[in-house]
This record gives sequence, structure tokens and C-alpha cells, in this order.
Amino acid sequence: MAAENTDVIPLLTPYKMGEFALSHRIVLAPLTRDRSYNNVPQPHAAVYYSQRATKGGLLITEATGVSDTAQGLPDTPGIWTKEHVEAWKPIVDAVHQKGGVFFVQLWHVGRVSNNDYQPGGRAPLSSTDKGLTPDLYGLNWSPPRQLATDEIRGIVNDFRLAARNAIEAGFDGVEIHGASGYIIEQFMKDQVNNRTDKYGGSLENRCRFALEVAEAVIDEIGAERVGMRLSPYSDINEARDSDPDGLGLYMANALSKLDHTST
Ligand SMILES: Cc1cc2nc3c(=O)[nH]c(=O)nc-3n(C[C@H](O)[C@H](O)[C@H](O)COP(=O)(O)O)c2cc1C
Repeated sequence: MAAENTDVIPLLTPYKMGEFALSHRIVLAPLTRDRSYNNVPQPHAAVYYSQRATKGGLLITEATGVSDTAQGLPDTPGIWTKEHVEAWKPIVDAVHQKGGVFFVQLWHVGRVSNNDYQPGGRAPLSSTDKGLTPDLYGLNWSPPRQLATDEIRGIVNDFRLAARNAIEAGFDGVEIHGASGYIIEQFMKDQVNNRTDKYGGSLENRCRFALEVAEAVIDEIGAERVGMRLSPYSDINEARDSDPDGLGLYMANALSKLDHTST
């Protein structure tokens, strides 16, 4: 029997992620922390993230709101105002000083929210007007308002502007949060999306919003700086699909094609 090679620990071997030469494969997963008071990232985040940074290691920030309608929890960070961008800069610098590669996760919660977190106390926005089960996870959710077809481009544009801000703040790239039952999944998954326009019904229609977001962000900052998190098999936040294999494959193929559209 051949002796096992114990010299190489695969997690500690380099990985070429597009143009980023990572020196190992251990990534900081996005982790919501609720410590960005009034949606402004705080100086202590520079300590938190730089403690987790290594030379050539990839870090992804906690989910970060793309607009004032994107929030569903208290004190999660944003990246839609100048103040947010300025607050992120020293945090990004601290990670870069340690040699880390730093992506910000771009987030819109859609219906996973409450009027208290929405501008003017209005209803959360979603693909649907079907709400979450009122006391799901012991929290208080408000009924959402279904976006009109011509409002959807405004949310797509929020992701684009957030990506622009991310680059201004110094981030190396962005991860679009397309997982865990938030707005992108509220469009993608057939047990949530009950639209009858071009954003609902067929698989292609349900994925249209996700792909428009990806295209806009790629157009803004280049494909090599953009990823999307997907969770077709998850039913967190009551977002379930009857054919997760089909959904996951469709999205993976469609996103791969977008990889080559940017210059
Ligand atoms: C407290 C907490 C906060 C989280 N916040 C986010 C988040 O902001 N964005 C995200 O995509 N996933 C988030 N997750 C999911 C984690 O990134 C990760 O997928 C999960 O902890 C499972 O880890 P595993 O895949 O290593 O088992 C969160 C998980 C926890 C426990």
C-alpha cells in the first residue's frame, strides 16, 4: 500500500480565482454581525476583519445593504451613501495591509423585513405580496409589497451603484447575495414567485432578475470582480424551489456565459 502523502495540506495550497492569486483556500464566509450602527460600518470592524486577514487569503464581508429598502435587521452595514463608502475605506485598508483579498457581499433582503426597517415605515419590497409566516424564527415580519414590473430596474440599479461604491471604497470585488431566501431568491424560486409578468412563471423568467443584477454589476466593475452566492437546495426564509437541480444548473450555466461579456 502506498504511503499517504502527508506533506501537502490541500486547503493550504494556492488557488487562482480569476485574476486573484490566492495563497490558500480558506475563505472567511460572510457573517452578519449587527454592529454597524445606523447602517454605518464602525472603526472596530477594521480590527475584526484584519484579525481574520492573511496574505493572499480571501475574505467576504457580512451582508451589506445596497439601498435604504434593503434592510431587515438592525445595524447591518450599507454601501449606498458617501458616508458608508468613507466608513468602509479604513476597514478595507486594514485588510489590504495584511495582504488579504476583500470582497463585499451585496444584499437586499426583500420581504425578510419589517416596516420598522423600511424608509417611511413602508412595506418591504419583494417579487410577491405573499409574506413570511408572521412569527417565523420568533421575529416579526411585515407583509411585503409586490414590485411593479417597471420598478424592478430601480433595484437592479441599486446593485450597480453599490458595486461602483464598493470599488470606490477599495474592495477587490463583490459577492452578490443570491442565497438564503433574500430578494434574489424571492424571484428565482417557484414556491415564492407568483408573478405573471416577464419576471415570473418559467425558470428563465424567474432567473431574469438575478441575471439582470449580475449583468449590471459586471458591466460596472468587470466580471473578474463579481461572484454570486446561490443556495438552490435551501429553504431558509421560506424560499423553496420544486426543482433545485434545474435551478442551480440553469444559474451556473447562465452566470458562466456572463463571465466573458465584460472587457
Ligand atoms: C451569525 C451568522 C451570520 C451569517 N451571515 C451571513 C451573511 O451575512 N451572508 C451570507 O451569505 N451567509 C451568512 N451566514 C451563513 C454563513 O456564511 C455560512 O454559510 C453558515 O454559517 C454555514 O457554514 P458552513 O457552510 O461552513 O457550514 C451567516 C451565518 C451565521 C451563523
